[in-house]
Amino acid sequence: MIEALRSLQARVTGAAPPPETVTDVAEALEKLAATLEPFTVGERDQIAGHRGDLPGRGQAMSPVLHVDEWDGAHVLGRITFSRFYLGGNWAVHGGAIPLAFDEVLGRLASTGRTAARTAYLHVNYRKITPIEVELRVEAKVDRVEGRKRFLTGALYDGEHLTADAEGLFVELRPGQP
Ligand SMILES: CCCCCCCCCCCCCC(=O)SCCNC(=O)CCNC(=O)[C@H](O)C(C)(C)COP(=O)(O)OP(=O)(O)OC[C@H]1O[C@@H](n2cnc3c(N)ncnc32)[C@H](O)[C@@H]1OP(=O)(O)O
Repeated sequence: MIEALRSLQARVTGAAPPPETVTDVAEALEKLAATLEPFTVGERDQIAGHRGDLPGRGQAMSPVLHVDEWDGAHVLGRITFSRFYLGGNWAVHGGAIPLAFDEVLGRLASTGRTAARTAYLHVNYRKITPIEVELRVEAKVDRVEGRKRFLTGALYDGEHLTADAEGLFVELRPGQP
């Protein structure tokens, strides 16, 4: 279902169909939304974002990360931004890149440790990040100071660094929302 939704996001973004097709698609989508409505559940029970066994955790908001290496200290993986993430001139939208970094660094910050939350995320845009190209993502835990975990990440198109990020993730205290 989530994979089909991802595909739909990319198709909708890239299409300029005739008006009758727009009407047909809108009706079909409204019907699908109505089909799911009776199955609305609380956050804990929803599928989206909770499928750690699937690339992308089964949510369609951020681009799928395909993991090559993952431990408590570092991540190596691949990310492809579909056309859904287009900003302009075939470049990834500037807001989608922090999304991807927050997903990777945020999960790494809590790997093998208690949960942490993003306090800040600083992103440098070094070059255009292309749409529909498999990119390499690298991330690591730089240092831990008490509750503070400092992580860095980088995104590469081949040999070219397109963006890098530095984030602070603060360990949550027991009971902290
Ligand atoms: C796979 C299936 C399972 C599901 C998995 C889900 C995975 C999800 C994956 C994706 C997940 C993605 C993750 C997400 O997207 S998390 C969502 C986005 N983030 C938030 O909403 C965070 C909102 N903010 C807060 O909750 C609090 O402010 C936090 C918890 C961050 C800290 O408030 P708290 O009251 O707890 O702590 P403190 O204020 O005593 O500060 C403690 C220390 O930190 C230092 N400090 C704090 N802020 C900053 C700052 N901005 N710059 C520099 N320093 C800062 C501060 O000076 C102090 O240092 P020191 O004086 O001790 O030296």
